[in-house]
Amino acid sequence: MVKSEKSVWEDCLRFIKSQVQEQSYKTWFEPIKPLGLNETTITIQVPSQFFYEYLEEHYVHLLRECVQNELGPEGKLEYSVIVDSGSVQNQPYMVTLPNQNQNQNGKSWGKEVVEPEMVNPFKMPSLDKDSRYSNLNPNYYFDNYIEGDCNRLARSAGIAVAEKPGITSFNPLMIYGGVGLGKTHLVQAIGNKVSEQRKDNFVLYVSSEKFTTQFTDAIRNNSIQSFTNFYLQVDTLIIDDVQFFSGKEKTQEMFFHIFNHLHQNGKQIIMSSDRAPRDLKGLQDRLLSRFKWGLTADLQMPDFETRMAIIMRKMQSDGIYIPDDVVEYLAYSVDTNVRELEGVLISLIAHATLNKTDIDLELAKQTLKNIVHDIESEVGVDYIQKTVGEFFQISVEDLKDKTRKKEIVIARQVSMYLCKEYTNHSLKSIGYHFGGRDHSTVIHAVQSVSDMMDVDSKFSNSIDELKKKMKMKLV
Ligand SMILES: Nc1ncnc2c1ncn2[C@@H]1O[C@H](COP(=O)(O)OP(=O)(O)OP(=O)(O)O)[C@@H](O)[C@H]1O
Repeated sequence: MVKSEKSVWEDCLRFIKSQVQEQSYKTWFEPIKPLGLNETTITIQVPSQFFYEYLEEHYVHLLRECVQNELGPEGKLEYSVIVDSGSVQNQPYMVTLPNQNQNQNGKSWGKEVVEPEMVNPFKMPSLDKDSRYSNLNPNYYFDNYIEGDCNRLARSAGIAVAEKPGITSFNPLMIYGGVGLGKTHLVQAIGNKVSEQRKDNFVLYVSSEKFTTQFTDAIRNNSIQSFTNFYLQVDTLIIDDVQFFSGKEKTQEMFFHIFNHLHQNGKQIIMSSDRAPRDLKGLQDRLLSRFKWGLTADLQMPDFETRMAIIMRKMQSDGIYIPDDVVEYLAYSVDTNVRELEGVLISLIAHATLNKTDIDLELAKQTLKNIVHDIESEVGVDYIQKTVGEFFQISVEDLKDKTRKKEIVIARQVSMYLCKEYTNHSLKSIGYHFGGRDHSTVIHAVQSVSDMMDVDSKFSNSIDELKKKMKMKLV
């Protein structure tokens, strides 16, 4: 007798229930709905992207086991993710769970389930349109790439390039910036927009690491010709993390060749790097000079308002509500990079979901305490305020208060100065920890302390003593 998706899923649930704790079962498996069954593939609906990612991260083996118990060794699972209506992705999001470990590229849109990993670019027997794959992640697009001063130039150049690939003077377009600041997101958003608007434009996203491996494999397999042919067909080439080419002479030569050919033929090249071209060591000058032909734009850490907007956008797309004071607290506290900000958010939601509690300021503080390095073991704002308070015999409350008494103002300025020296907090975040003062007050405090140290040796000795305490805490 042919089983329905409902009965297959019920059997899966029975197995899952015997393997996981009751609470996890209720949280992560009860909300799932079976949608359809097609020979060896069962489709289930999950409430959000976050939910899907959580299942994939924590229960992929269990899911595979139960699906294969039910549907045989070929058994597969497809997710349909409910996407928020605010995004451009208004169709169900289908993801295939392959039979081996989950790979990021197994994701695709709508019913057309593509498994890019199955296309081996060096064997490339046929290079017709059907064998083209882009490696683009559909989750990266412009609408969910929040604009701020930190990325305005790069973002607008990206949009211009995406609208007219190969035609603007931004060719190549080189995006650089520190870890987790959104380089991959931006370059992939460009690729997705080009693909969306020009179906016949062959867009290819590849990391420099993957390009290098493909190239060395091609040498080993005697298939350089197909490797080159493949790349020469690309219309929009996106190469991520070009700093990885550093010191790899042969790979650079190959890339130089491909770059020239594509550029001469009016094809678009987009690159990203973790540093500015002038700081890229171990790259041939001729390659570096080409990187500078078009436009180079940097990404900075988003400011407070942009971080707030990023958090809110992320919450909106996960269908999760977080109170304003928590959003504000997170945006103030995590000012290292966007990936870290997202990591804190995910932990926070996971804590709340698993413990079945609401997300509030207290939970956010607890979660952050476990993650953000600046607390307790290292010098953090709390430690500085406590140490300076004891030194000047002033309470921490006074340091945060509005009091304009001279000795308190000085102690407050010293604390701000030390926060600037010893923590990763931005000026805005430092001001926030001192009763919500703005960044110009912090700049003024830092300047006043430096000036006073120049003219008052007693004051300067006090600061040195405080600095010693900070250093002792750091070792
Ligand atoms: N302006 C932004 N708006 C929304 N999300 C962002 C923004 N900037 C970064 N992100 C998110 O932050 C995360 C890290 O970004 P991404 O992976 O693109 O960084 P990266 O600079 O390529 O990092 P790495 O140097 O490690 O390769 C991603 O999930 C991305 O979507």
